[in-house]
Amino acid sequence: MLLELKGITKLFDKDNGVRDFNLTVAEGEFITLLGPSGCGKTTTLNLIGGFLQPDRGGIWIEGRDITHLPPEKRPVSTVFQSYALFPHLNVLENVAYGIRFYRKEKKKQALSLAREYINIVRLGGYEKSKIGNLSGGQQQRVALARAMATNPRIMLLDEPLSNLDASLRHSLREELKSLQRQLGITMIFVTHDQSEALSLSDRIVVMDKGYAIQIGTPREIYFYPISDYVAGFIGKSNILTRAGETIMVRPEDIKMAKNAQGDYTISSITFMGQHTEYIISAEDTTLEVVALGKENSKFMQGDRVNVTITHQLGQTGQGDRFFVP
Ligand SMILES: Nc1ncnc2c1ncn2[C@@H]1O[C@H](COP(=O)(O)OP(=O)(O)OP(=O)(O)O)[C@@H](O)[C@H]1O
Repeated sequence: MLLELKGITKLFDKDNGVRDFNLTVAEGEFITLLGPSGCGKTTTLNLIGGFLQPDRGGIWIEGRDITHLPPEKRPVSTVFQSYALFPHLNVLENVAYGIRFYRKEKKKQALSLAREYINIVRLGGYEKSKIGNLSGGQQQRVALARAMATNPRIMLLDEPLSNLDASLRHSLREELKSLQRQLGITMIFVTHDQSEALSLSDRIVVMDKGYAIQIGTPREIYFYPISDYVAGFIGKSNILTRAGETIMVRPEDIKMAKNAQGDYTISSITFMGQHTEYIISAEDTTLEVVALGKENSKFMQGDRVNVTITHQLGQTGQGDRFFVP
């Protein structure tokens, strides 16, 4: 195992921090820490990076206990949301700095390696550019190159895309994933954006109030959420009662059929092109339904429908694998 976190606890006060956190990461994995603001994602990353010391528990990299090593002695590099580049150095100097500092390379070799990494992040031609003259996306690519160039065993990325506009964010997300695959770098990525987590990760750690609530592949987390918190945080879900049981159902797992005596009435329709979103209501229930394609966009407001459920997530309040209270 490349990285092991065992029973890590770091509390700032009785409510805030990270509690009894366990995670093992294999070489080349892309792991995402996902959760709302304040759930402990950055704290976890800072514990791995060595910027914080745990109150309890330990951290191992390739079997070596690194719990008490300072950040610069750990084979780990971090990319921050704010880029954290040196404004007085140009692109080439920024990337070469990390190589000289961490890999102890001579200047000439550092510059030559830096050029390679600048090409990898597709900034060839910008070597002499001042940091302040680059766009946000370009600056973040410099930060990625600088972190990768130190040849870390693990890269930590703290919301690296969140300062970018939506389309840039999307394209840099694709680039990041392809770089990670191409170079086989192990990455631990922090986000509160579920689509980023689902599309990038080999495994996702869903966090809440300092706890790792569920660790699994994107498909496991989406189709088999362990609690209603997870089901509600990733994707949307409806809660309804059927035959006396409370169940949770994704909007895309409800199929509608027109029926003049149907139980539900369509109360709102949002056409999104690829899919259509419906709100349907019965006496005591309101459901969100998502339907794909042209055939499924034919319903009208006020139509009466019956519904069929094709997949349900689990039962609430049962205390079993699903929906631990
Ligand atoms: N140095 C500190 N001193 C006191 N409290 C802290 C400190 N650092 C973090 N906290 C608190 O610990 C909790 C977890 O913080 P953390 O930054 O890990 O959350 P996060 O999930 O990364 O949130 P965000 O998405 O907002 O960055 C928060 O409530 C935060 O206010």
